[in-house]
Amino acid sequence: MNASTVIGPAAAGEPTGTDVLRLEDLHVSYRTAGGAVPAVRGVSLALPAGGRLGLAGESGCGKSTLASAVLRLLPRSAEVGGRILLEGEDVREMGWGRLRAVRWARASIVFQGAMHSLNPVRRVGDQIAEPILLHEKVGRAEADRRVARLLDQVGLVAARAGAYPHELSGGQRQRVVIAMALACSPRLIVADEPTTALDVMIQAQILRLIGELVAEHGISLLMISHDLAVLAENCDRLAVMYAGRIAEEGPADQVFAAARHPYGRALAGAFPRIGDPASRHGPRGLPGDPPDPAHLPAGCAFAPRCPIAADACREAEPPLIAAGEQRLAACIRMDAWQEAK
Ligand SMILES: Nc1ncnc2c1ncn2[C@@H]1O[C@H](COP(=O)(O)OP(=O)(O)OP(=O)(O)O)[C@@H](O)[C@H]1O
Repeated sequence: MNASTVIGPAAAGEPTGTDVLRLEDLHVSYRTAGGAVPAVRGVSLALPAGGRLGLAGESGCGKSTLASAVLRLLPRSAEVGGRILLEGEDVREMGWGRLRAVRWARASIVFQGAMHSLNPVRRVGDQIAEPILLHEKVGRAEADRRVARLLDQVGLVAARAGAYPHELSGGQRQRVVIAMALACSPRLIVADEPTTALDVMIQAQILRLIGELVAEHGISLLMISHDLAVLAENCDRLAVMYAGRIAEEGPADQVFAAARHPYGRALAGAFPRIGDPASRHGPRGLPGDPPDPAHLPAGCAFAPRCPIAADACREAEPPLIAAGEQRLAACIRMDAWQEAK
């Protein structure tokens, strides 16, 4: 087995029958006038029933592309390879009718910036009711009762059903979007930077709300953020993505406290200071930006920013290999890391 093809519990040989989401060697490449942009390059992840998986990485690492691929929301210019299994069924092989039935009812997605997900000229209650009326054989009165219950679950009073999106605060709008995501009791919620547009206090409330609701309803969660600390608080496993690949994966507390990959360390804010502090930006102590996927460096894509890179790192891309109990990392220098600390 190629070490880059299967990670997560699947790599440890655990049964896969319970996985709500399973990505197998997912590739996504955008066709552009300037050539192919390989945004996701061979990602495999397994999310068991009730599991909460956090996916971290800086802007441009491919997180949103991966999230959109799960529900086939990518633009036409995207070419997809590999398998995307939702409760064992390959999303890529579904016809449009099947896909419509699956969206909301079995998997729903919460994007950043609720304004993009809500129709500005429709009352929010009607918008929450829509997936219920579409997917379930219930009448308007029952749908309205469900809307009131959902609003209550996300901390809004039932009377808010009559409001238009612009009459609500940013946090309230995001609560409405979460109510929509929950409306048909899906097995999976994908939350892509769900709180980016909100202020810090509200962010914490919304993330806690998502965490509580998925736990209460036994929903699996794929939560995406550039902030490893936020994910560590709300997820049980973490995957760190860099330049379209998984750099590291493992139990959330362990990855956050002691990442095995230097990029994971940097995202956790525990990177040693390197380079000129004045030129630092992005994760603490980490200069520069992720590479342009259309022009990846030879070898490990992280090598140009890595303080422990050796010549061998610039020769071949490191495979994702075992890095402790239930942990994987794609770094041939992970043992040297302890010395470099
Ligand atoms: N429609 C597109 N056409 C061409 N390239 C794209 C397209 N969408 C995304 N990309 C490129 O694919 C790469 C991954 O982008 P993606 O948005 O998935 O990353 P991300 O980690 O989610 O970042 P962000 O948090 O900024 O959304 C980036 O280099 C981006 O420029």
